[in-house]
Amino acid sequence: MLLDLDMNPGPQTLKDSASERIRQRLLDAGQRFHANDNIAAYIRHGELDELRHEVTQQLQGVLRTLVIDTQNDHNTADTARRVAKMFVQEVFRGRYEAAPSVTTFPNVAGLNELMVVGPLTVRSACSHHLCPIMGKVWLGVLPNASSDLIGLSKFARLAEWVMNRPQIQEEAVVMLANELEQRIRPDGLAIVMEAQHFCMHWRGVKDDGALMRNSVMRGAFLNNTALRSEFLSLIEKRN
Ligand SMILES: Nc1nc2c(ncn2[C@@H]2O[C@H](COP(=O)(O)OP(=O)(O)OP(=O)(O)O)[C@@H](O)[C@H]2O)c(=O)[nH]1
Repeated sequence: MLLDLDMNPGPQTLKDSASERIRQRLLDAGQRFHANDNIAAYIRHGELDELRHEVTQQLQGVLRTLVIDTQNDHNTADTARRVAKMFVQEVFRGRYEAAPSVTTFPNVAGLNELMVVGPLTVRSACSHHLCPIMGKVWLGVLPNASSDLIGLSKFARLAEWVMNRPQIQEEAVVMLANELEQRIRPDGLAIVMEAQHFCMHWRGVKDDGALMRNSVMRGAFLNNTALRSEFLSLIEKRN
């Protein structure tokens, strides 16, 4: 479906739109679709392109409402299309794409020692102002003999998939922990995230120095203080 960028969508157009079809499928399935939920399973072939066109059209309306002359301003003539592409295919793609495939390997050596991965560079956006969140993530995994092991790069791929959604940092680390726990089934899992929130730097209180640091501790990291301290001291040394 091609949409006319200069027209606001009428009710008929909206009703038939890809976004409405996808929304209806989610509602029919009783599935939550918050900003940080992945909805890939409800999107059919070709609908992502339709969605991008729709978002372009709506952004064109926002620019018009901001009284920007996109017809004569060469700098903003193509902005709606660029921002729509950035949202759907880049910075929020973790909502629309299926999870990266993660090969798991049996823990044949029965590894049961602490493994630390990081810092992984992560980029997200806050769901309140859609401003960037730029940060680092450290992961601690305590496997047991029946855990699965995953390739090192898959920690970064899973983190990117989870972070590429609008959200708050507290929920982002929990979601990442769930994804890792499901695949590895370790005795313990720890995540620390430290990030800058541009909604605090660029606007609002304009506090350039503030960072947010939060963590998730699961399993052995909750009840074994020596393990938790070992993890925290290992990542502290790398700061
Ligand atoms: N807890 C939490 N808050 C966040 C995160 N990202 C952004 N925020 C905050 O979300 C809040 C949104 O609050 P509101 O008071 O509704 O928005 P606002 O009036 O624009 O807030 P100001 O930023 O103070 O101007 C702000 O305080 C942001 O700093 C996050 O990851 N976690």
